[in-house]
Amino acid sequence: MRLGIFGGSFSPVHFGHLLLAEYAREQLSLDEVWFVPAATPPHKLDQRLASDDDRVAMLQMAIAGNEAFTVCPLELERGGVSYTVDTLREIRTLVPDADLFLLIGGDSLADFSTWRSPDEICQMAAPAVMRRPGSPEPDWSVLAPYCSAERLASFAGNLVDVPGIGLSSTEIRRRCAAGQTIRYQTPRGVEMYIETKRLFGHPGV
Ligand SMILES: Nc1ncnc2c1ncn2[C@@H]1O[C@H](COP(=O)(O)OP(=O)(O)OP(=O)(O)O)[C@@H](O)[C@H]1O
Ligand SMILES: O=C(O)c1ccc[n+]([C@@H]2O[C@H](COP(=O)([O-])O)[C@@H](O)[C@H]2O)c1
Repeated sequence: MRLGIFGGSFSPVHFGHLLLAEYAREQLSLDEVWFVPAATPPHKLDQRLASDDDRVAMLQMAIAGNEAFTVCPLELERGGVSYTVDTLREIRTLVPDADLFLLIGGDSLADFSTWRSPDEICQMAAPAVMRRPGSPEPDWSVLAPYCSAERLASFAGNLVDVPGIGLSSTEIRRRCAAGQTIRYQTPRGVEMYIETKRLFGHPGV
């Protein structure tokens, strides 16, 4: 099985995430994509996220109907700071025969050297990178210190060609707090969930 692992805060999930995951599924011939909401993302220790239950509920709504997509609760169940290396170790135990692809945005690739155990991550999973508007063009050479030249070359085909999408969870949260529309930035069900539960300072309907 070819399995895509897509980690994030998903606070909230937006169409950028969904489009990226779908293009990655198609271009990398992935059998499944697991969305892995972080308990506490390592680089966002001071950021308040929506609750675990709310983020999972929004993700479930967003991926409904796509048989290849699943929400994986491993990091929420483990709790604490969500290091990707720990998650990949667990996934390797669960599905030892799967070829793992780690789906990350171009901004995440740029700071990959600050992640915990980047060498072990590169051994366990092949990074697959998606361009992000406003972020530098993905530069695979940041991975060079962590894997052999041969393995690095094998990642070159994993640049997912996806239309640039400027959406971000930060902007959705900012718009909610300002009482501005978030329509067409996230699936309608997620938008209504945010409104009904008054997440992110949304004034409600
Ligand atoms: N519009 C986008 N284009 C490319 N990659 C994206 C986009 N949005 C998110 N990603 C990638 O998806 C992964 C998970 O992102 P995350 O859940 O943190 O969303 P975010 O929109 O970046 O959130 P925030 O604005 O809170 O930082 C990261 O690897 C990030 O780079
Ligand atoms: O393992 C790490 O050191 C590490 C450092 C930064 C980010 N990550 C993971 O990358 C994913 C996206 O992170 P973020 O900060 O863009 O929400 C999420 O799954 C994080 O757990 C992981």
